[in-house]
Amino acid sequence: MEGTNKKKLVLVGNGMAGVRAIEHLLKLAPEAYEITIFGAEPHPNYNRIMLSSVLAGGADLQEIVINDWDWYKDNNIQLFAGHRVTQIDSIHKRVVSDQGITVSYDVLILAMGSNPFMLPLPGADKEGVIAFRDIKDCEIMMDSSRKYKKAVVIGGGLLGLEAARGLLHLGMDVSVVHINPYLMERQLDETAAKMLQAELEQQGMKFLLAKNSDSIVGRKRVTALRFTDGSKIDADLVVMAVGIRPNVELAKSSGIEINRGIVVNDWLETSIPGIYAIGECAEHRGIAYGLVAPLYEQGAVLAKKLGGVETVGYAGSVTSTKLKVSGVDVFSAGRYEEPVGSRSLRYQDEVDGVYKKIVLQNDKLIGAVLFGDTHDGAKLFSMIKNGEIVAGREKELLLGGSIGGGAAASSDSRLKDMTEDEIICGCNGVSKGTIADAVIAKGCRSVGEIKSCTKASASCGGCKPLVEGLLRMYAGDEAGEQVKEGICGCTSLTRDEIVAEIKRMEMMTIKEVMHVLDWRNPEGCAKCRPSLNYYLGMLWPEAYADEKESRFTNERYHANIQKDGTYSVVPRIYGGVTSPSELKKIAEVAEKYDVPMVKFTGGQRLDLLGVKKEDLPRMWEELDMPSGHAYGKTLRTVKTCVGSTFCRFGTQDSIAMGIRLEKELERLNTPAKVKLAVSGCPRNCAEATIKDFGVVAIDGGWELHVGGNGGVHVRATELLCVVKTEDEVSEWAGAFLQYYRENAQWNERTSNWIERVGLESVKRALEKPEERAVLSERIKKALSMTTDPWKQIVNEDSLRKNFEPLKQVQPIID
Ligand SMILES: Cc1cc2nc3c(=O)[nH]c(=O)nc-3n(C[C@H](O)[C@H](O)[C@H](O)COP(=O)(O)OP(=O)(O)OC[C@H]3O[C@@H](n4cnc5c(N)ncnc54)[C@H](O)[C@@H]3O)c2cc1C
Ligand SMILES: NC(=O)c1ccc[n+]([C@@H]2O[C@H](COP(=O)([O-])OP(=O)(O)OC[C@H]3O[C@@H](n4cnc5c(N)ncnc54)[C@H](O)[C@@H]3O)[C@@H](O)[C@H]2O)c1
Ligand code: SF4
Ligand code: FES
Repeated sequence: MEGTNKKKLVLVGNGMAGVRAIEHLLKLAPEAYEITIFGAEPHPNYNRIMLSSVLAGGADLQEIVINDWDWYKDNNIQLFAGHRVTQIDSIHKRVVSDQGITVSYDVLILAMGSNPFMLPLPGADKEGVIAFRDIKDCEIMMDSSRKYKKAVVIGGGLLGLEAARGLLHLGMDVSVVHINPYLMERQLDETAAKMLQAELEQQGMKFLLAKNSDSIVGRKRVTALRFTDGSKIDADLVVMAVGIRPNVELAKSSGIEINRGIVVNDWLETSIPGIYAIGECAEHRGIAYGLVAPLYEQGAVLAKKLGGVETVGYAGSVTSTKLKVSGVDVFSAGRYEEPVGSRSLRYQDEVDGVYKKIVLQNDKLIGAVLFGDTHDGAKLFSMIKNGEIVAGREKELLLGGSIGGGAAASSDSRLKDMTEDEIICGCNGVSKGTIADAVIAKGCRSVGEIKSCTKASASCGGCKPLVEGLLRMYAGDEAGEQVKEGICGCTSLTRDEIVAEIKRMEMMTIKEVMHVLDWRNPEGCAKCRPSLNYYLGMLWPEAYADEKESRFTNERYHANIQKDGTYSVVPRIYGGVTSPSELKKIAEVAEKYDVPMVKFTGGQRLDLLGVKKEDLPRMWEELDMPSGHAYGKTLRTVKTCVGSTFCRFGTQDSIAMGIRLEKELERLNTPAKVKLAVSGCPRNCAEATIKDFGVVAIDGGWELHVGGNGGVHVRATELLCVVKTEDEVSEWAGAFLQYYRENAQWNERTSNWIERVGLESVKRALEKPEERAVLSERIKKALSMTTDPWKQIVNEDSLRKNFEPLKQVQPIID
């Protein structure tokens, strides 16, 4: 390299932002600079984001290297790995490393990242107290998990929760200590945070909220963490994840202007000419970013500036985050916290664990929080970034692209309008052009193939919908079949393939299915665990033991959890018909347990709202009524009208028919909730034509309607058939529901299922009496195995224990 006219460029910091800028520069001006890189870590440049995946068993250390040793050689870059730069002499334009190496520069880039903030607690220097920032920390955690049991993570932000998930995977008993009353308050509102906490608790994580750490207990090594309220928790390992601080010491000691970070202008120039700063150590317009997407944007601008390519300056970034914890979908972007002058819209489905909030100001989308269904995250984020006017489309944005297809179409047209170098995958810095190349030139035909080829969607997965959109755009019809994905990120198998394999190999447990079918994540996630639990129970009603841990909170506690953490009790009232003595009993129990509200439900039942978890078993015992199953994926209610006994228009006894159906079908496990109704004449007062199975009396018989839905996506039923007798109604109802049980995907309502498979296919399957008889036999067998869950809990001490309040913090003994 000696003797060339190249300018000398030195990069301090061999991390994500700095090396990314160099990669760009090499493309724009490959011959312009003689490049030297100093990196304090003894590794080539690696993807720090993926450390969470390494810890959680989703990747190994080799896989996360972005540029291996050869890349530096191939690009004539002199790398000093394991060298920390300790001095910048800006007068003579040279830097000095801690190992005595001096290198002069014409252009200097500072990209030293951040330091994890370590709480200055007494005892914080003990063995076993670490941060989570680099490969070394990751290795210490993996090593500790082999020797020790109890891990405590301080900080319930993104990093803390990802660390905690990884430690759980490593078999440790993990408690997260958070200073705030709810998790991830920098990204989520309280509702989303509570849902997140419930899901993580289900995975085995424990939480100590609103707790202030006081000191680290132990001799040489940590043995406990003590709090300011005097309590303490045992710990063999303490991981601090309480935020980061830009690494500014070197700049400060060299006379470069710093504030929180190294102050830079729109061209990433510091206060000293020829010295630039990018990444987490830089502060631009008052912001020091802590996510890679903005740092990559900075890198692109700096590379153009240094490569002599005309560019507008860096104007700052809107950021979005996605928690990388398998089985939990959480997304947050922009101003989620509703600033003054904004308004927000929310949607919550407690049964399916979905929560969505969008924040609007001046007809523009400025923030979003998604929990449980983050599919629209990338689309909403792009609208926030582009400042699009969204007036009139609020409902569509909140409820998702499926409504009317408008959002999906506009998202596809947005993809078309993007330039080739726009970043699609922020985590891995993959541009639209790179994905186009993977599909067109390299022949990738599925998101999985694009992931292997480009790394797009390999980290947080937030860009997956955009990658799918581009695949559709570039591969057209050819992508159709291949775009088809597995039931969740843990497998590439579809529902039908999984069910067929379970049958063929007679698999009997969730673990076995995951193992035999090569699940990517051996513990599964919140999507596949309950699906497998359902499919196994549906296929082997007699042999399969329901796995309670694979059900959602509501189904585990047999009551609906409410916004404030209390529960609701809905006893079964067949056909909505009750009696004075039953009403008295309900009133007495409601009074005795101070139930704050008693309400009639839309399905004609009585709902006792605001019940404490620990009171549930005693209330069920005293009510001595069956569970109304108002919480599960099962038969909810059979709504009835007055019918021919009292109503002058009635042609049939709708009440008797409704009660019969409810008694025959109660407790049935179904792919999604199922609602029935019976009306005594075509006036249809029981609204049977928006139910999953609706029965409407006509002169001399009954019309049977299917596939209705009165919820978010209202859908009227379609007529299945007309029958004459009550026995026939019962037979068709059983056969229809069993066919639905055996063919729908888990969590698919009858309305969506019928729309997917078509009414004609259902009619064909049920038209022959012998086929209906076989289905009826199977549903009877499934029903014969069910028991009333409330009675079971009331009678079994071991089950009752689950309702006692949790005791997590040990009181101080010394
Ligand atoms: C576990 C984990 C998970 C994360 N997940 C996500 C995620 O999902 N999404 C996301 O957007 N962001 C995530 N982040 C944040 C992201 O990794 C950082 O924003 C990003 O790495 C910052 O890049 P950087 O180049 O500024 O700093 P770094 O990648 O930290 O690189 C700085 C490098 O400079 C070196 N250095 C420091 N001082 C000197 C010196 N004086 N001389 C020589 N070398 C020096 C450091 O050792 C380091 O290697 C995560 C971070 C962690 C720790
Ligand atoms: N998925 C992702 O995007 C991802 C994952 C990991 C890390 N990161 C990034 O890495 C950086 C570091 O993450 P982080 O989670 O440490 O930072 P953070 O600042 O986002 O969160 C720190 C959390 O610790 C809590 N905290 C502060 N003091 C505490 C105390 N004394 N006791 C208990 N809790 C306390 C805070 O309330 C806050 O919620 C951030 O920039 C983050 O964005 C991103
Ligand atoms: S549906 Fe007909 S029978 Fe039933 S209450 Fe209404 S009018 Fe009477
Ligand atoms: S944006 Fe995180 S993986 Fe693509």
